[in-house]
Amino acid sequence: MDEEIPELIPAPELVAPVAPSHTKHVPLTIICGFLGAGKSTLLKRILTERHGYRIAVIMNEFGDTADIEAKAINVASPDAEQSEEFLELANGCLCCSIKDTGIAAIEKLMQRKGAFDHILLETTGLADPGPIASIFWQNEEFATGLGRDIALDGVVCVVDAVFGKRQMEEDHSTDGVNIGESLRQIAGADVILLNKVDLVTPGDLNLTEELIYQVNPAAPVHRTIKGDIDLKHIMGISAYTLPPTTGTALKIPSTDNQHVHSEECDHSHDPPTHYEVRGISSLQVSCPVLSQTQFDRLDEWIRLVLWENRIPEKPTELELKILRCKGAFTLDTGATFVLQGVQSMYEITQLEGGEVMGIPESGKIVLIGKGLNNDVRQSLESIFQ
Ligand SMILES: Nc1nc2c(ncn2[C@@H]2O[C@H](COP(=O)(O)OP(=O)(O)OP(=O)(O)O)[C@@H](O)[C@H]2O)c(=O)[nH]1
Repeated sequence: MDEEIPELIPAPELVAPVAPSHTKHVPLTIICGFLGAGKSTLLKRILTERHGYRIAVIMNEFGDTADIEAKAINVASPDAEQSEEFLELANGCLCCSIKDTGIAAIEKLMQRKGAFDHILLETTGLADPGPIASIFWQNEEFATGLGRDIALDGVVCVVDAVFGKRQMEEDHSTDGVNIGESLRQIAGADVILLNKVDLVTPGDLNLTEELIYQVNPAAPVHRTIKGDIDLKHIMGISAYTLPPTTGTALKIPSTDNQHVHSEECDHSHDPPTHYEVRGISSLQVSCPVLSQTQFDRLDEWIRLVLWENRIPEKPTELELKILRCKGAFTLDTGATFVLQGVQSMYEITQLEGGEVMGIPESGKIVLIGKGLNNDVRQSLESIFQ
């Protein structure tokens, strides 16, 4: 029998700490961003860099939101097979485009091409990441390709440093109801890459960063050129399981156009707690250690706000729409909980003992969306009094 001796292949040097390998989950990161902001550039970099991970990159064939929402999520279309294109790369990554959307198609990809350490999913420049994120978040328990679940790791938004500010300013609702896509993308992001920083002045960069921060104070902003970013900032971030990292306390863009505050600053700055940019706003509320009754009221409050678009004090529906919520809070029993929400879906999960390190004793709730006015703040704060 013709038996070939297998060649020894040197083990790749691991340079990028990605998601912990002990988990059975294959983390999935959604990459969204404005048209031409640099999503493909970022992905091409990942596909050609020597990072030692098998990453499946699914590029740009995911249609717009309406298309995705209309699909039966767990049923691949019969002609999906013919419409797949693969490109296996030297660094072990796989680039593919699949015309079908949703979990079934990605599972099939995993079954046919082997399991991956991570999946990156590029959306089109006009996509709202919220519904896509909820699809993957919602289906986590059901997606079991190769006995490994797909777990939503986070949403990364690439913002164009040249046109981003103008786009955000223009992209406000024309009818007073809808929220522009660029703002939705920023609101729904867990990490933001402010890309093409080589093309603008530091002053302009600060202004754009400030606007981003006003829309989403909970997402760290990394400035990049051609998507050059350490993968640990965008992969393995567990944005849907860990408490919010909130750039808030650490990084507050200034209004003087010259200076970006950071943890290195030797002066103090109180984090602002409410912003409004063109109909979209964020609200941050500190919460003390909660009693069980307050916890129950908070849960009820979140349900009312997310599902009925109103607060307990107002019987009728308000112009209230939550795109993203996050939070961490502690009960007087010592148990710590994390709140994660995308659009109308949310979950409150208890953190295990080992994970509670670094969480402040009194927690914080961050809501991002539309109609988050002072009434909403007071309503939420009244639970904690
Ligand atoms: N100078 C400069 N050019 C960049 C940078 N990043 C990307 N580009 C260029 O910007 C153009 C658009 O980049 P893409 O990566 O195709 O953008 P995209 O977000 O994938 O575009 P769509 O898929 O059309 O939404 C390309 O010509 C890139 O080479 C950067 O940091 N600096």
